[in-house]
Amino acid sequence: MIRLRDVSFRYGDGAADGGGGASGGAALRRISFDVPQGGFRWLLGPSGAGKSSLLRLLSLGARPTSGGMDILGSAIEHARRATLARLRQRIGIVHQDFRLLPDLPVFDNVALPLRLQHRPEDEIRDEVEAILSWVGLGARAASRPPQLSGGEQQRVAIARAVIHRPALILADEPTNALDDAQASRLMELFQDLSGLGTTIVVATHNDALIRRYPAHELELAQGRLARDG
Ligand SMILES: Nc1ncnc2c1ncn2[C@@H]1O[C@H](COP(=O)(O)OP(=O)(O)OP(=O)(O)O)[C@@H](O)[C@H]1O
Repeated sequence: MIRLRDVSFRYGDGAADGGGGASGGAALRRISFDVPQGGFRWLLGPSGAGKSSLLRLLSLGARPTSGGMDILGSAIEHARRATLARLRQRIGIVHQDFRLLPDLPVFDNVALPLRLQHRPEDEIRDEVEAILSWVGLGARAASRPPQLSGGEQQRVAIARAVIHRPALILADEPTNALDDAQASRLMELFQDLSGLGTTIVVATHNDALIRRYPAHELELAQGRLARDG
């Protein structure tokens, strides 16, 4: 479950990490919306509208500058670091730029969320082999990310985001390096997971995909929520 009330965010303020110093305007302005558990939302808006910034807040990569935010039932403005760390383990993220660890084989990149949960290695091996085979990369487990194409890297990032069956999946342009068939398979996976109770927010510019898979839309314009429906 996600609940935002009057959330604003400005880079370079307080707890915001990765900020670009004291920048001008707020990246997000007084955003309020709810997503129920198992809800699916497209996150839309032109470049610079604030989609990645909103995903950064939802993924607990930064705290709002002001406003209230509940993620998976926890009030983030009051949460301790240990609570945030525990919540992060229940979130799967597909970053726009993949953020794979270049020196680790594909297998270990995908295994990471399970290792953080201290799952037994034989279980990890079975789970990683299954998900790599599902994304069509069963033969690339020993490769390192820089040896893969952009689309292959994106599929590794998707595998890593879903392998631990997170309660919340956040994906920033998860189909931009995929072909149409792969993008459709991903959407079918998201629909199945949403049906099983996973909350999912997907930022995209892929109009064809949105038309093919119509769903509730959150649209940002210049940092404000312009549409919720
Ligand atoms: N690390 C940063 N430091 C300072 N300002 C930033 C940073 N990242 C983004 N911004 C600013 O925040 C605003 C929103 O950017 P954001 O990346 O969230 O938009 P977006 O909708 O995801 O765009 P795109 O579709 O191009 O990815 C922009 O004005 C941008 O310049």
